[in-house]
Amino acid sequence: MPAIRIGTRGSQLAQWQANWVADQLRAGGAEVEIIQIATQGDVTKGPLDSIGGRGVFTTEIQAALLDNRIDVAVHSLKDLPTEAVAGLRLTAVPERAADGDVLISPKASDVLSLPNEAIIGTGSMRRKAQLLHLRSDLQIRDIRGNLDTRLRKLDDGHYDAIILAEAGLRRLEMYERIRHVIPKTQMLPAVGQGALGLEIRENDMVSADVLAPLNHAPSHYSVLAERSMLRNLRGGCLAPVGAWGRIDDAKQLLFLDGVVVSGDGHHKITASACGPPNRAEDIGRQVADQLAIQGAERLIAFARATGG
Ligand SMILES: NCc1[nH]cc(CCC(=O)O)c1CC(=O)O
Repeated sequence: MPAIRIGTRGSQLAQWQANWVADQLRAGGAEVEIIQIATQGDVTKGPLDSIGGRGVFTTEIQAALLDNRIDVAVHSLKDLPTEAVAGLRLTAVPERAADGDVLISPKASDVLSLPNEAIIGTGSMRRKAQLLHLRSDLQIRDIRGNLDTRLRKLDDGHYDAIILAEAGLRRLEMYERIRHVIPKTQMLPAVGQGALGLEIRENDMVSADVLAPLNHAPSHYSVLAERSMLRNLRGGCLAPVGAWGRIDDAKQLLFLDGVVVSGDGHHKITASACGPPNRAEDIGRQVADQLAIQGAERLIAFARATGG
């Protein structure tokens, strides 16, 4: 059997993720090769919104998959647009370990005890809006770059705190930097946050079989619900939208919470639904419908038009 070619971005986190998948497959006896692919999101500077947003980290990798230059794309699901791409299939989602956001700050141990008018580094509209909803005094400033760069900018004193995904810090063994895991009552994560998505060509049964053991059904159903919610809201990954899907093992039910916040934090709407895990897409649509009734689309359109 020829080696399975895994395609990944070149960032430290992306490479860790690709290596993790490769190790799992090799442990199962497969031969694996890793191929690095530069994406628009890696080469362009400036806020993500200004370079087109949607799919900046994933489009080139999906093109490589369609061109048969790679067999498996390892994505951070948070960066993967929710619209289906003809010819491709999200075939497996490994177990999601950490799905939340964390506060990293030398000044405070949680959001509410940050100093008045503290300067917070984040480029995410979702994080910005939820922070401002909690604390309208906070001064949100853009920050870009990989994890190392962001942590260095914090250490250099450019910010009083930054917000990052817990998953990335854990993978790169930088968890000693985590000051506080922000509770879900204060901040809902991005759709797909903390989960990997393994994408293949739709008709590639060989890769589908090889990847099947890496799938974790509860994580897969949870992210399907989150992605269905976002797709039905037509939000896109840059909208001020948060979601949290998870499975209650004892009840065998999938729970999904969703939130949409205006860019300035003034307006916040929430919705929830639950049901059997195999109805994940319906549950996502129900939450999207409830959010839409409360005016979600207006908040999203406004945030997009004004940048906040
Ligand atoms: N867009 C950046 C991005 N994409 C995935 C992660 C972290 C890991 C994950 O959520 O899977 C990050 C960094 C961050 O938000 O702190």
